[in-house]
Amino acid sequence: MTDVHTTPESAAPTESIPTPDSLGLKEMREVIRNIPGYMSRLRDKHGPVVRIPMGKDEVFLLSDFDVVQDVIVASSRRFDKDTKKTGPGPDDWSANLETILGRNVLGKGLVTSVGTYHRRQRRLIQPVFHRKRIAGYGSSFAAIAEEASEKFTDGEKFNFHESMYELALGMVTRTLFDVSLESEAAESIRTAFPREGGPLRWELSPFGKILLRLPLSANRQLKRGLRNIDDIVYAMIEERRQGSGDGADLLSVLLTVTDADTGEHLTDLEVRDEAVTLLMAGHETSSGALTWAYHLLGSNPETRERLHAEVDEVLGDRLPTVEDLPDLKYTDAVYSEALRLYPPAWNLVRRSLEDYTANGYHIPRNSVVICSPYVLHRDPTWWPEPERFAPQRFLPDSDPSDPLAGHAKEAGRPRLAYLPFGAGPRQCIGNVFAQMEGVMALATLSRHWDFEPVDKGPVRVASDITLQPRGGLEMVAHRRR
Ligand code: HEM
Repeated sequence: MTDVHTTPESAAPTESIPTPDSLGLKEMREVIRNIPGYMSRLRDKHGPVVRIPMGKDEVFLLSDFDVVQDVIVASSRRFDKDTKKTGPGPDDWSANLETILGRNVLGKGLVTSVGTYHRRQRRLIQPVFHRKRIAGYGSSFAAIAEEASEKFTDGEKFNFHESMYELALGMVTRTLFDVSLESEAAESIRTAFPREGGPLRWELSPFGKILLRLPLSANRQLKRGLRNIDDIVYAMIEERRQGSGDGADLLSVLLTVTDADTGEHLTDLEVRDEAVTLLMAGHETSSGALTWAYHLLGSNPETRERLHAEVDEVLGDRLPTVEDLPDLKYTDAVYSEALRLYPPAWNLVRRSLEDYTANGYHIPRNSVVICSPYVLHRDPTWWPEPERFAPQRFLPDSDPSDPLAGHAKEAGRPRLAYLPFGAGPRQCIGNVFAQMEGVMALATLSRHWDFEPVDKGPVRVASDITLQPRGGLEMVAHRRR
């Protein structure tokens, strides 16, 4: 029974929280191969609150849905994203995360700002992501997926993850800046950030601070890349301010945002930070989601056939439009189920600003708490056969004889049993964008192509910031029609 309301006085001491034994060599190897899987096993073995020894920080994995709901939504003001405790505090107007992402890349954009500043920016920017506006980008989503589709060669082995990275980057550069993948802007983004490893990841490692100070080529690449991105974004802001463009891209819309209380617009620096944030938040997650979706489809031929049948029936010989989305129910379910099994933003990490009680245990102030969509999405209480890829979970009217059919939509489930986009005040602002582009990309690519995984074994997982297949994912493209 969840006990989120226990007063701190009556809570069991932190020392009594189940804690895993220190890792042997075998477990260490397992952890390195798949950290999310290890965390899931910690929940299975130790229950909904696990204390994870991690350097000098107190770190807790919280996996009770009501507690998660409380941390992420109801009591979100008692928690903060500034897990390194480096920022000036949650109510400091100028607060942002003192990480390399916060300091050097995203600035005070939505992902890395905190406290009152974040709340104001979120309030101003939320309307930019209105469903109607995002629906206006539907034809771009389909056209870009079609461009990607034209690049595959029948029978050819290729790095599928790389293709999805390009596709997702294309979607976000087109909608944000109205430029193509061949543009200087896209090239700068492509080359600014070393993909696996590199400065943005080092920070998460114990030697990160040292590595970041060394005169390494990856550090120089990041510095140069950021300078290029800044030049390009500021030039585009200036162009928009001069009135060029049709005003439909997200950058133009950001420039029109007005604070109803003060009449103020966002400054160039604020627009820069939000634009770079959307660029970054919007392509790595989506490319991971599509890659995992096709990885799962690759070993589930029946699901693939059903997806192809729906796409053929709904679309025939044309590209999808936003109006097709209500009919692409199975495609939508495939994407949703891929996001369940491999949620790209696999950890929601917070710092407790005050003492807290979770399931009757005392969590001290300044602890790091992790609510992991990856772990929660595999809770067998709410996800029967959790490891099975079964899109029908999201289809209430599919097959009455199938116990998995529609269960994800049944009444009475915890609200956060499914949270690939997070929840509460920090919920993904791009959730509608992401679901729409994902379903349209799946439908468009699957019109012509079937993808066969080269390696049928388990995929190694890279899980530092987002969940990605480590080293990419090789597939062979087979033309369907
Ligand atoms: C499948 C794709 C995506 C997934 C799974 C995803 C997931 C998430 C999650 C879980 C969060 C909350 C993190 C937290 O609470 O700590 C988040 C935040 C955010 N996402 Fe996404 N995202 C996706 C795509 C996008 C896209 C396409 C955009 C923009 C175009 C975007 C922009 C953002 C921004 C700006 C935030 C920060 C919101 C805030 O704190 O106010 N995301 N995303």
